[in-house]
Amino acid sequence: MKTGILGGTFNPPHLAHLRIAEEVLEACALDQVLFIPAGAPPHKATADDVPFAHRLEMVRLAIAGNPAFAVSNIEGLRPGKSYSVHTLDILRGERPDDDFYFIIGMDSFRDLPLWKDYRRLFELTNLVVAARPGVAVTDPLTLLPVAIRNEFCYDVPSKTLHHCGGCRIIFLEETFLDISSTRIRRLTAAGRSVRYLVPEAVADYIAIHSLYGGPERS
Ligand SMILES: Nc1ncnc2c1ncn2[C@@H]1O[C@H](COP(=O)(O)OP(=O)(O)OP(=O)(O)O)[C@@H](O)[C@H]1O
Ligand SMILES: O=C(O)c1ccc[n+]([C@@H]2O[C@H](COP(=O)([O-])O)[C@@H](O)[C@H]2O)c1
Repeated sequence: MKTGILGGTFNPPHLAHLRIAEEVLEACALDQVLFIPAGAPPHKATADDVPFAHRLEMVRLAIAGNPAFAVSNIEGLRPGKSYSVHTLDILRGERPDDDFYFIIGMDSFRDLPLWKDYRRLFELTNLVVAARPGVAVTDPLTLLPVAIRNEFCYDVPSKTLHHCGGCRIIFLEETFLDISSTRIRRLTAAGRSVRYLVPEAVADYIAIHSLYGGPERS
């Protein structure tokens, strides 16, 4: 089974998350994309505003109706920061025969060298890096620390970095959607509409629970 993994704070999930998952599913011929909300995001402070249970439920609502999408609460069950390397270790144990494709945006990829045990990620999974508006990259090799560049070869036609250990880092440039959770939180706080930026059920959930400083719903 070829399994995509889209981890995120999902505070809240939005249409770019869904579109990236759909494009990677198609481009890499995956069987499934597993959305994994971070229990305690390692590098984001804002998520404390909105507890894990709300973010998990919003992801559930966002992916409802797509049989190729599933959500996992694996990071909500674990105390401490939600390091991806730990999550992947657990998933590897549960699904020994799966090929993993860990999906991240270009902004996350740029920070990868700051992630816990990031070099182990290349032993545990392939990576798929989705282009993101405002985050330009010409040569992906230059985003890797100098010390590990010689472990990779870049194949320009397929936009893929091949690691000597076998994993691939695939760069996907399809639909650039300038949508972020930050923007949705800001719009909501200002009493503005977030329709057509998030699935309708997520917009309703935000309103019903008065998340992000939005107005109380009467
Ligand atoms: N518009 C987008 N284009 C490409 N990748 C994205 C986009 N939005 C989110 N991602 C990627 O999806 C993953 C999860 O994102 P996350 O839940 O943190 O949303 P976000 O919009 O980046 O949040 P925030 O605005 O709060 O920082 C990250 O790897 C991020 O890079
Ligand atoms: O493992 C780490 O050190 C690490 C550091 C930063 C982010 N991540 C993961 O990257 C994914 C996107 O994170 P974020 O903060 O952009 O929502 C999510 O699954 C995080 O758990 C992981």
